[in-house]
Formats: sequence, structure tokens, C-alpha cells
Amino acid sequence: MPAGSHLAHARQPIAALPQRILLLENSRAYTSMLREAIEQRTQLPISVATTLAEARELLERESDWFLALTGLVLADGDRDAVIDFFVERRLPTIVVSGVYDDALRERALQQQIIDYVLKSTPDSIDYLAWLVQRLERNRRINALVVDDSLSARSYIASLLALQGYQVSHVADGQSALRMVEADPGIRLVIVDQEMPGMDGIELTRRLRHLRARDRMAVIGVSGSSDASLIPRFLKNGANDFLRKPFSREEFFCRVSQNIDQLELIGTLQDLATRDFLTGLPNRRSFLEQSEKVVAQGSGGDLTVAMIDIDHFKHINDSYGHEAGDRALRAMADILHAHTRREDHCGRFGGEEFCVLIHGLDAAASRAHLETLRQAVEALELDIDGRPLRMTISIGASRHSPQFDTLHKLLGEADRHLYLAKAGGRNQVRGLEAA
Ligand SMILES: Nc1nc2c(ncn2[C@@H]2O[C@H](COP(=O)(O)OP(=O)(O)OP(=O)(O)O)[C@@H](O)[C@H]2O)c(=O)[nH]1
Repeated sequence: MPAGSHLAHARQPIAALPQRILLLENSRAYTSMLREAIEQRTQLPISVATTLAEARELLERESDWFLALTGLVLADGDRDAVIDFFVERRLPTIVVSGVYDDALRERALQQQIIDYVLKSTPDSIDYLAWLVQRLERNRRINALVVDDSLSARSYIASLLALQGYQVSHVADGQSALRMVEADPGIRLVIVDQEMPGMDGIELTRRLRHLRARDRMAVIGVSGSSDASLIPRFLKNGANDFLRKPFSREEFFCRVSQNIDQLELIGTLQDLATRDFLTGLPNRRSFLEQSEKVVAQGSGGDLTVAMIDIDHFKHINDSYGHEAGDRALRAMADILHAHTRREDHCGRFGGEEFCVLIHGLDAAASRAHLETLRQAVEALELDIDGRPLRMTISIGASRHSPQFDTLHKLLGEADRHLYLAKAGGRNQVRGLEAA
């Protein structure tokens, strides 16, 4: 998501989730590098301890601990004591070790230790920072496990829960389809192949009719050695496949990689469709959405309006370009707040915005745009102690046999915008007959 898309940020729910990260490690140099890398990727508060005693005190002082990253060589505890310390407290933990120890790794990965990472690997800091960010984001992702075997699906669900996902599990394909249909928040589905009734491949095919590959990852799972299974899963819309038995680490890597990809696609889609400064849909996105509405032929109840901030050049010249940007963002916020669910708005470019109003007659559209004009007129920004006020001119057009394409509607709205400017600005033109 672009840094400037404050609207997109504002719409995200603020979840009351545990926030704190504990770094327990005796090497100060490593800790400070790790801390810096994590801070670049997340906003979570980080506390640092070098001994178990310090860690105990910190953990007791605060309550909302999300994650611990711990070394294994401490002045007041050996490896076993460190692992026991976190296991007893049931705190999700990542072990960062200086030496590779197979037995210890086995032991650690059976508890609620999320990962065992070798400190000496050159990219360990980057990997750990990525992992913390991944775990943090997972907490806002709904996952679904579909398997007729209770023990198998409970096991997979527990692995996903360890990685922070909000997990549900069901025993059959029909229940899975119902859940995905009802919950748009489900972004990951793990599907077992061997199920009575509907098998995993058929379920995957049907899931794809409900949600596209770039919005939900489906991962097929099977213990069968049938070589045709993987291509069949993939051809029917699965993003990936895991053969049972799989290790916890393999499972984690596959799932994370698929979720990373979904997020990347989401970011790219956002970059392509949002205006960077205001977070509103950009011109192309507005045109695409509006074309669809006009093509559906909504009868006469369609209004297009072009909105232009008056004397914006003067705002820039007398308050500075940055104040101009603030004014554009404030304008976008007001427009967004005045855009109903069934409407579309966008930044057309510069100080020009547009809105498509769907389902209001001419009089109601005019009243709606008049409210928008008044809301902008009433706004006062504080620019370093100086008040900044602005007005907008609006030119509108109505869908009719004469103006039956988006292109014609925009042309007519633009003509009325010109008349609004020529008529003294700060007014709505084009719906006078209403
Ligand atoms: N701060 C800022 N200014 C911008 C941006 N995009 C365009 N502008 C400025 O917007 C101004 C538009 O000015 P004009 O098209 O001359 O129109 P106006 O001053 O608004 O006057 P009227 O439309 O006739 O009321 C120009 O000075 C552009 O530099 C932007 O993203 N940020």
C-alpha cells in the first residue's frame, strides 16, 4: 500500500492484539542489529533483556506480549532452562542459536517454539525481521482447514494457529464452500484430497468459482503417491500442494510464501489503482469502475460530476506546495466521506476530482453535490497558524439518450464545470432543471 494512501490505512480495523516483542540475547551488537531490522518492518514495541532474570521482570511488568526471540547462551540459564522458561509461559517464541544442534532443534520445534534460526547464517537478521512481520500480519488473516479426519485437520489447524492465523476447520467440502461464501476474510484454505463426497480437487475447483487466485490461496494436501495429483490440483486452481507427511518447517515455508504472494499482488493492485497522495481511486480506476456502471445501463438515475478546487494555484503560491497537498488530502477525505456505497469517486488529476452517483434522481443528486460543496466551504485547515479555506466548483451531467456513454457524460460535466468557473466559482452547475 503506498505510504500516502491514508484513506486506505484509515479503513483498516485496529485490532486489539498483543503488541510487545521481547528480545532476550547476551550479544548487544546482534540485538541492536535485530532490533533495528524489526523496527523497519513493524511498529511493535520491543523490549530487550540479556538475562532470564531481566526477562522475567519485563514479562511480569507488562501483559500484552506477542512474541519472544531468544538466544540460548545466557549468564543465568543454559539451553534447556531458556526453552523451559518460554514454554512454561506459553509465549510464542523464536529460538536464535549460535550453533546447530539437531537434538535441541527437534526438541524446540515440538513446543510452541515457532522457529529455530541459526544466528551465523548471513541473512538471519533479514529472515527474523521478515518472520516477525509475517507472524504479526498473520493475526489478521482467516484460514480454513478442510479434512474429514479430525486428528489431521486439528493438527494442521494447530500449526496455523502457532503461526498466528485465525483458524477454522471443517470436515467436508460443502461446509467449506458455505464458510468461504459467508466470510470474505478467508484468505487461505488447506484442502485434503481424500474426503468422502467431494474430494479436494473438486472442492478446489468450486472454491475458485467463489474467489480468485489473487484473493485467496488454496493449498492441496495428500498422502497419496499418485503423480497426477499435483498437476490436477494446480490445474483446478490450487496455488500450491503439500505431500503428507510434511515437516512443520516445510508447511510454514509453503504457507508463508503463498500468503506473501497474495499480499504482494494486493500491494501492486493498490499501487495501480490508487492515487498515491490522497488514497482515492486514481483516474484509470475511476474510469474502469464507472464504465461498468454505465454499461449496465442504469436508466436515467446516473449522475457524473467533475469537481475542481477553485484558485488552487493561489493556494500553492501563498501557502506552499505542501499545504496544497494537505488541502488535496482534506478534499479527498470529504469526497470519500460523501461517497455512498453504490457510488464511485476518484482523483482525476491535479486538483480535479470526480464522482459517479448511482440511483439518485436529478434533484437528489443536486442536493447531494450541494452538501459536498458546503462541506468543503466549511472546512478550515490550520497551516502553521494560518487558516486555509477553499471552495470547489462542480459541473454535472445526467445519463440520457443524448449522453449515454461515460465519455459523453464526462464531456458534458466538464462543460458545466467550465460554466461554474465562469459563473463565479463555488457552485454546482448542470442540474438546474431539477
Ligand atoms: N500541491 C499540489 N499542487 C498541484 C498538484 N497537482 C497539480 N497542482 C497544482 O494545481 C494548480 C492548478 O491550477 P490551475 O489549473 O491554473 O487552476 P486554479 O488555480 O485551480 O484555478 P481555477 O481552476 O480556474 O479556479 C497548478 O498550480 C498545479 O501546479 C499536487 O499534487 N499538489
